[in-house]
Amino acid sequence: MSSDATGSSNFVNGSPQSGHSKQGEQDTHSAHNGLDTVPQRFKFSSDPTMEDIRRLQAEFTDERDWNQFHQPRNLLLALVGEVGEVAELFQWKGEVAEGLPDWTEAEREHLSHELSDVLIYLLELAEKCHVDLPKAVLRKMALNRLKYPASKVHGSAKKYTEYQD
Ligand SMILES: Nc1ccn([C@H]2C[C@H](O)[C@@H](COP(=O)(O)OP(=O)(O)OP(=O)(O)O)O2)c(=O)n1
Repeated sequence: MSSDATGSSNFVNGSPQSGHSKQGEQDTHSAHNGLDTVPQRFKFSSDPTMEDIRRLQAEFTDERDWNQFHQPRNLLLALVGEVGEVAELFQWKGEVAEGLPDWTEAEREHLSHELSDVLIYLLELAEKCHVDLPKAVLRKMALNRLKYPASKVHGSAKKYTEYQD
C-alpha cells in the first residue's frame, strides 16, 4: 500500500501498532510547544500489504483445491455473509463509541475475526475480477476529493447531489 502518482502517500503508516485503543486511552504526542498533547489517531501496522493478503489467500485456496468454488459470484456472496456477521456483533448495542470502550476483549477479538473475513473475501473478489485494488482505491479517493471539495462540504454530511452550485 505504497504511494503513487496521486500523491496520496501521507496515509502510509510508518509505525506498526497492534491491539486496540480505548477512547481517552490513546497514545499522545507533544505538540509544537512541547507542553500540550493531542490524541493520536489509531493507525494500522504497515504490513501486510493488500498484495500480501491476496497471495496468502491464493496459497490457502490452492492448497485446498478450492479455486473451483471461489468464482466471483460465490466470493461476493461469502463477502456479504461475512458483512452480516459483522453487523450481528453490533446489533442491539445502540450507539457504539470509537474504540469500542464498553466491549469485552472477547467481543473485540470476535470483531477482528469477522472484519478479517470481510477483507479476505473482498481482496479475493477483487483479484478474481482483475481489479488492482490498491491502485483502484487511490483513484477512487482522488475522485471523492474532486466530488467533495473540502472548501465546499466542510462539516456537512450531505450527499453530493444535494449541493447546488
Ligand atoms: N470455502 C471457504 C471457506 C472458508 N474460507 C476462509 C476465508 C474466511 O476468512 C474464512 C471463513 O470461514 P467460515 O466460512 O468457516 O466462516 P467463519 O470463520 O466466519 O465461521 P462462522 O461462520 O462459524 O463464524 O475462511 C475460504 O476462503 N473459503
